[in-house]
Amino acid sequence: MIDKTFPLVDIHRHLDGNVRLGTIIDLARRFNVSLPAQDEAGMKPYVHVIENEPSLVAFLAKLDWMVKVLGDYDACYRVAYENVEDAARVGIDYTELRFSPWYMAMSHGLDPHGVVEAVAAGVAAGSKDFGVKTNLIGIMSRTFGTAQCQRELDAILANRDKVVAVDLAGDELGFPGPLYEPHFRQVQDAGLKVSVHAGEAAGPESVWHALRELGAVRIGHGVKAVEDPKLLAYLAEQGIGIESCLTSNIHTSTVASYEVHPIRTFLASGIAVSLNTDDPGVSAVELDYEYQVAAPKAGLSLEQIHACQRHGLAMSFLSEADKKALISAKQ
Ligand SMILES: O=c1[nH]cnc2c1ncn2[C@@H]1O[C@H](CO)[C@@H](O)[C@H]1O
Ligand SMILES: [Zn+2]
Repeated sequence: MIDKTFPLVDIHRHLDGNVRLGTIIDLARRFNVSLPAQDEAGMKPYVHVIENEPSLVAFLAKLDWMVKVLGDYDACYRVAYENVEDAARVGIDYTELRFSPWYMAMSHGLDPHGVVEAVAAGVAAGSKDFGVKTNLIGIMSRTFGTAQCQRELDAILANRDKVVAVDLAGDELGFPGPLYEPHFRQVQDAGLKVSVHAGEAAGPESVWHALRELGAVRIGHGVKAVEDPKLLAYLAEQGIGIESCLTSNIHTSTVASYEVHPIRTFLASGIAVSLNTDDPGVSAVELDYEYQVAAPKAGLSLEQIHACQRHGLAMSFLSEADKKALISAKQ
């Protein structure tokens, strides 16, 4: 299902949602973090989705063990480095890895500035060692409120040469977009791109707001856009890409089943849609599963799946020259 003659990209992938079970156990020992189980098999149900979670917030709690063990900057570096190794293993040519500096810093009192530096260094080393092209997206975790997001943004903007974009993630219903308008004005002023998690837990108004008030040029998930035909037309006209994460949407109970996922409607409306993993370490599936199992279950034809692969590169935050170079390298 993956077109091997074209670059494979994952542009919606949380590196702090992809920490290996073995790494969690190893780091927990090093930093004296007590875990509910001592081996990988025992930790699985606490970290992986076994049965679909009842809500986005319930799903997000599964990531907590991944950051509770981040006891120092070397741990952050390791997780970042291993993320690139994981991406290489599934044949990803280019990935935009996103992370929340405060979420990674908070359990052990780390400085979010140091976290950004460690993650950037780990990803750069991994990129070199494993031959995967990478860029970083800084996340503001909306769940911790406006003041904490400002401190998180300060750390991201202090390292603005290390990131290509800023995102807003976490509890979309409890912490809606309008709270973060002042933050995104600073992102725009810094000349960084914007992609926002919107229309996942909240409705189409959340997507409209992300586009009109937060400056989003891509939308993470965007599932609820299907409820608003005007929004579908707008996304298509303006060339706003949707970063679709099919399995994640099932695991968070955002969508009841693959079969009823709105991705077919998005494509039929002329919207650029890409296939992505979201949190591979929680969903316990990789990008090949999204292409080979999830997308066909969602009713996509081979041609549509290949179109999604092309959209992923087209809507990525790479320069046109970099996109061309990736394409030439595959042919
Ligand atoms: O699917 C998702 N929807 C919304 N927020 C998410 C999702 N996956 C992870 N995070 C959030 O991203 C930050 C870590 O990168 C955390 O805030 C986590 O809760
Ligand atoms: Zn996400």
